[in-house]
Amino acid sequence: MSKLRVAVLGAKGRIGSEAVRAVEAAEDMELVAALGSGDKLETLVVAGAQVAVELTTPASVMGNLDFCVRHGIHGVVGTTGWTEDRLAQLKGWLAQSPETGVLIAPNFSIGAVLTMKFAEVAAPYFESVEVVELHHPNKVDAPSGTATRTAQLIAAAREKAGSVPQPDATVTALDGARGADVGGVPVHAVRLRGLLAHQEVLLGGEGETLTIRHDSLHHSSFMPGILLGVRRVVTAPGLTFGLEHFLDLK
Ligand SMILES: NC(=O)c1ccc[n+]([C@@H]2O[C@H](COP(=O)([O-])OP(=O)(O)OC[C@H]3O[C@@H](n4cnc5c(N)ncnc54)[C@H](O)[C@@H]3O)[C@@H](O)[C@H]2O)c1
Ligand SMILES: O=C(O)C1=N[C@H](C(=O)O)CCC1
Repeated sequence: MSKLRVAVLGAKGRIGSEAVRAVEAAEDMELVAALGSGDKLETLVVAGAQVAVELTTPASVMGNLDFCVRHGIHGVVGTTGWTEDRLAQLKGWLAQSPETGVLIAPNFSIGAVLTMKFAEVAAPYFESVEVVELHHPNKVDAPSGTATRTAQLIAAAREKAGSVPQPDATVTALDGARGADVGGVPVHAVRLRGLLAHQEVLLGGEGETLTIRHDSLHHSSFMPGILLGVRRVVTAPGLTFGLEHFLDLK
């Protein structure tokens, strides 16, 4: 069987360098390009890349995906910064290239995907829910893509269940003290040397609390999800948002 021809964009970065090693070690994949900032995207075409693993920055990801989709190169995207406008633009590009697939995974680690799922299930059963994400201080975006997605899933689950707004008597607060508001769910971002990627979902009801916590302790935690994404995206045209769809968790 022929090997999947894979490129990594952001190959010198924290997660990109780990992804380069993971693709090189995968028996069913061949690493055909490893691009860093300033490298020419045409290299992907010359190298015959079938899938580009996109692990760059919110400032670079759209240009890279525009190029990939126009050239029929599937995308496995871990880069953050996704807004409704950006998603709509990407869907427009994919509509022009109907055989191309792009997976955007706010988080590739199985524990984080399960955290999101568990939070979505639990949210309607508690009056209060807040998300705390904790990351290394070199992270350029806040809140994390994972926390934003978690809060969106919680908000949607609560709306579907007809939950009332959360209790909160705050009348005066310093800016930021109650976190960012994502669909009515407060999201708090901690940046701390020594950490990698961590998240707590705090749920509270009368006389009880439930805490769902996940810790990524090493970038290796994201690699099985990236490799799964590469294997599955080639037969999944259009946009897939969330690794859970390739884990049959939905
Ligand atoms: N989805 C997940 O599971 C997951 C896990 C970890 C990190 N991330 C995300 O991945 C992204 C990268 O994180 P990081 O910690 O590795 O950051 P990083 O700063 O260490 O790496 C980013 C790399 O991309 C390079 N780059 C920038 N523009 C480029 C371009 N146009 N072409 C090629 N390379 C380019 C930079 O030079 C840098 O080496 C962030 O958005 C982060 O949030 C996602
Ligand atoms: O280290 C990062 O940066 C991470 N980014 C993703 C996010 O913003 O959710 C995933 C976790 C690690």
